[in-house]
Amino acid sequence: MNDQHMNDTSQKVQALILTGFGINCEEEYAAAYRLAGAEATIVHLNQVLHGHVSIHDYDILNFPGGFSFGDDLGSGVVLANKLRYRKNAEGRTLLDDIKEFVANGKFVMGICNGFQVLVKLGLLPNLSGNVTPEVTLTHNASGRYEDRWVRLKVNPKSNSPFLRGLDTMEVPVRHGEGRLIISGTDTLTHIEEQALNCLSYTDFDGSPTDVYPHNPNGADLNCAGLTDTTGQVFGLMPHPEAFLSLYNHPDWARRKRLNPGLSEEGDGLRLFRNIVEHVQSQRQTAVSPQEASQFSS
Ligand SMILES: NC(=O)CC[C@H](N)C(=O)O
Repeated sequence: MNDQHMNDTSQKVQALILTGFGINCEEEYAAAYRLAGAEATIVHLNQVLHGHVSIHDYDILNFPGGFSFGDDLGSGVVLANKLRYRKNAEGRTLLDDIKEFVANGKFVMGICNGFQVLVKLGLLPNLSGNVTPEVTLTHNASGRYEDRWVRLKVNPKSNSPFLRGLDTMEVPVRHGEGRLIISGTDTLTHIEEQALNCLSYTDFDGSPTDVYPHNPNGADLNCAGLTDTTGQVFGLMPHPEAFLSLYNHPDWARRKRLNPGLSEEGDGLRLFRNIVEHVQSQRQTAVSPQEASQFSS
């Protein structure tokens, strides 16, 4: 696939979803993109590392949830190191490619274990631009694996197209190491100033909270998700791909009875629709090489 192909507005938005090594949420992730109108391709990470698949043929690169490398050395650490240090035949790492991918204006998303990978790699929050780890995700304050539904509030100041127009959502979490730790007041201040803490855990009234179990892990800033400064890289601990249909929600029957007109779409789907529509609109406004040459002549 070449650039001309990627600018073709009739071509579906292409989402690449990585799997392998203990990742286990790739099918739901693909379902989310397909429901949002994109084409989703699930590929084993080795296919990319060995050069059989190029991330540059896609619009959105996705790291799903799961237990990559059995969470050995800390969730996401081994996979992040593989991306940073494993070199291909040309001496390039996948991180080199991802940096180029982002510099080309494309999008990266990580859910749960995928978010942990992006944080351990330093792609989030990446305040310095040097892709070195600045914050971490570690064991939940409860000391337990947390498997429950949570409520989230979107930071209205976030610049990320993933979150545009969204305010609150309900989604499940299922993780052991979701507690975001931001050490250093400078880092914390910069994250808050630039609204990179794009999602907060809230109570039933929608107020951000550190109270368990509304906040399932004790994260600093009650933070459930981060973006980088461009808004193109986005990760979150909860699983929006697990709430694509109203019928995924444990309380759907009562809610539907009380409100028969209730949408049958799950809250999580809105996030995928957002990014797919954003890429489509970017293509529509992109100037084709032919148009550009007309302007310059
Ligand atoms: N669902 C997940 O992706 C879990 C992530 C990681 N294995 C943890 O337990 O924290």
